[in-house]
Amino acid sequence: MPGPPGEPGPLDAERAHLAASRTALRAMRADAEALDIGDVTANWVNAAVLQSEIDLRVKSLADLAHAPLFFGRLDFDGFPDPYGAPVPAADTAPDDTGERHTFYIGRRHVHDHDGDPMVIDWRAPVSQPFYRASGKDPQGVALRRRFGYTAGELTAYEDERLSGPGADAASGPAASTLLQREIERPRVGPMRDIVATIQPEQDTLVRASVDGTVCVQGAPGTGKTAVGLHRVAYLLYTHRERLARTGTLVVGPNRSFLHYIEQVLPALGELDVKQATVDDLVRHPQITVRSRDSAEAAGLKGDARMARVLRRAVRSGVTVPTEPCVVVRGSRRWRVPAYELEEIVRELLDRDMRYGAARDALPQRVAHHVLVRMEQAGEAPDDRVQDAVARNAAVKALVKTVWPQVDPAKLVLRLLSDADFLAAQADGVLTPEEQRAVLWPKPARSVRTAPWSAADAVLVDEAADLIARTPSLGHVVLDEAQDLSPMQYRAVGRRCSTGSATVLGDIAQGTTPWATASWAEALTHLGKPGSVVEELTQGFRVPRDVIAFASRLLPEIAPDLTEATSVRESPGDFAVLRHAPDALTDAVVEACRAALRREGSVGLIAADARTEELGAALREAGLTPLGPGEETTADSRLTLVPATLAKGLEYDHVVLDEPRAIVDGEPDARTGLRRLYVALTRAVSGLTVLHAAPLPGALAAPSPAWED
Ligand SMILES: Nc1ncnc2c1ncn2[C@@H]1O[C@H](COP(=O)(O)OP(=O)(O)OP(=O)(O)O)[C@@H](O)[C@H]1O
Repeated sequence: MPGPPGEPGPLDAERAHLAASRTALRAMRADAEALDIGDVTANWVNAAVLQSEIDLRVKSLADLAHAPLFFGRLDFDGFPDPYGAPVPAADTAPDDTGERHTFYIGRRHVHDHDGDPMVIDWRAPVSQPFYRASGKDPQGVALRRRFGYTAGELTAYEDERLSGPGADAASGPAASTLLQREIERPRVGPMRDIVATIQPEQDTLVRASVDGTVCVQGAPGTGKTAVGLHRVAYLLYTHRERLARTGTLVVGPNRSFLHYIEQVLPALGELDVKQATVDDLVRHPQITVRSRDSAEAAGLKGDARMARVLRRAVRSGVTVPTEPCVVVRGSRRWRVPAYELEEIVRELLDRDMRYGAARDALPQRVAHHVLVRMEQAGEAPDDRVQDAVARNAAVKALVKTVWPQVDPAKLVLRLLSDADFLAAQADGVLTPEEQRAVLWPKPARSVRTAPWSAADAVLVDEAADLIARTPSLGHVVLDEAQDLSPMQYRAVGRRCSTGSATVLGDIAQGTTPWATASWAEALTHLGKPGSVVEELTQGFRVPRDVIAFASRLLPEIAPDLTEATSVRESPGDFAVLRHAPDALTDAVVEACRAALRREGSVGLIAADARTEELGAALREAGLTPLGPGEETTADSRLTLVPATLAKGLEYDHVVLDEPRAIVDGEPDARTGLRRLYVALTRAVSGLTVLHAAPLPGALAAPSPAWED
């Protein structure tokens, strides 16, 4: 690709543009730092707000040494106008002539001192053809150039001619060595962005409209998490003001996973996105989760029918008034008869209002009736009188008995402690056996000491929302969504009730007994019925032989799903080794040692029950492992991962200990096989399976990698 030695070639011109862009970025940062807000605002609150925005801007203008300023270039024939949106005057590259317009595509926008763009943000409309244009549909692009970097230096480029004479017919992952190199790059450290190599079908999802909810079903390693995170960055760029006001949130399965992905958005310049697990979302100040439910109880508590039980329970204290309400004002008494009060209460019960809002409306309704009487008596009361009547002691007393205040935690405590109360609320919804399974073994005395479980906390969250509406964010990305119970979907759904969501998951990786069987159903629980479901099938992580081995489990765990393909060119190392039971642990330690002799991260995945023994053996052998989610470094590359925490993570080399124990660690065989499927699909370039017990399910059939 580079020209003859000695002569300045295209690579030199590109390096010169890189150097000039760096200088321009430094100047932009210096300008931001030099901003003097002293003259603009005298008010210290405004000044503080403005200053923090400037600080953020300065931070976001940092030149990240490890992230090249641009990774691609587009040469358009003529002037690009993909959306009919105004495009800034193009800087024609020095080696271009005629009508060509050149744009460099990078992580952020950089302009020169005249305001002309040096680098275009990858999220800008004009960058879209970088991801989507093809020989079939060039979208005005004559040439697409991808840049390769080695240790921060621009060292290579790769061209695709998309139109005009000499246009290349081939494009796509197989045609790009730079993409292949990126996919093969060792995975030490936290998750990286994929902004330079987003594929067309991924880009469609990343840039889907903010107004609709999108659900993505995808086999392991197809880039769902990557797509979700890039989508957030894209939406924040495109709808900055709206989303800054309403907020965005990424929901992931556990802390280690969140820790693993937390660097991606900052690397894309987005520092202000909340990340949480579902348990974090429903955390209640008075509740400490300290118990685990049986699978049966957790399944029932997560069932959508519980929402009906709770709705009834919240309203169960409402009574129909039997006495009139008498309001004394001055020398006069105003009487609202019981039948009118009853009408008011029934009307409020029929309306689809939050319990708390209805409680607030009740005194005003009663006051209105009093005012009508006052008018009939010739008085001319105004709004202030109505407010005063609403605050009158008699009206307050009425509200207190007729529409009592409800505390969500106390209500759920009663529901789970008091069999008669539960029976009354769950009548016709839960069978008597189901009610027994839901009840705590012993009634709880107080909210503080009750044996709350994670599923109970979701019930309290639902009850709280029945009383007062949960504020909605602008956009929520829900990753590993397949594991949520219907009640958990509802909890996430109310946090995007007026916004939209990106739902990412894989039915085959559902490892909770209540894991979703259908996205259509899940989306209904989320409050986004009928949203589009897209499928990603190109795998970027798992080598071909490994995904083929893992996919043998699909007929048992998710018969409707198709096997993923692998875009990775290298076949990967794959071995299945059988050992005597008493030799297994030593063999696993040796396999870890062998894997560490290679480049990249190593994950030892084992049944949770085996991790203690394996951890001790590793330490004894001088191979002290990290915990899942802890950042791997060049010096510390081995992680011991309990199978229940492996989801979403990846390692260059995976050593998988005793598959049978992983399956047996789960309450039922299907969940066990799914857990194993997750564990088998964490490997980027090599998988070594070691076992003493027979391999479970369809894995037992002989395979070329099999060794006895
Ligand atoms: N277009 C791409 N270019 C380069 N790498 C990619 C691309 N898409 C995905 N990857 C890489 O593939 C790996 C798997 O991606 P990711 O974790 O997003 O997949 P996933 O579908 O969420 O997997 P899982 O279902 O196992 O959680 C990551 O290392 C990611 O960076």
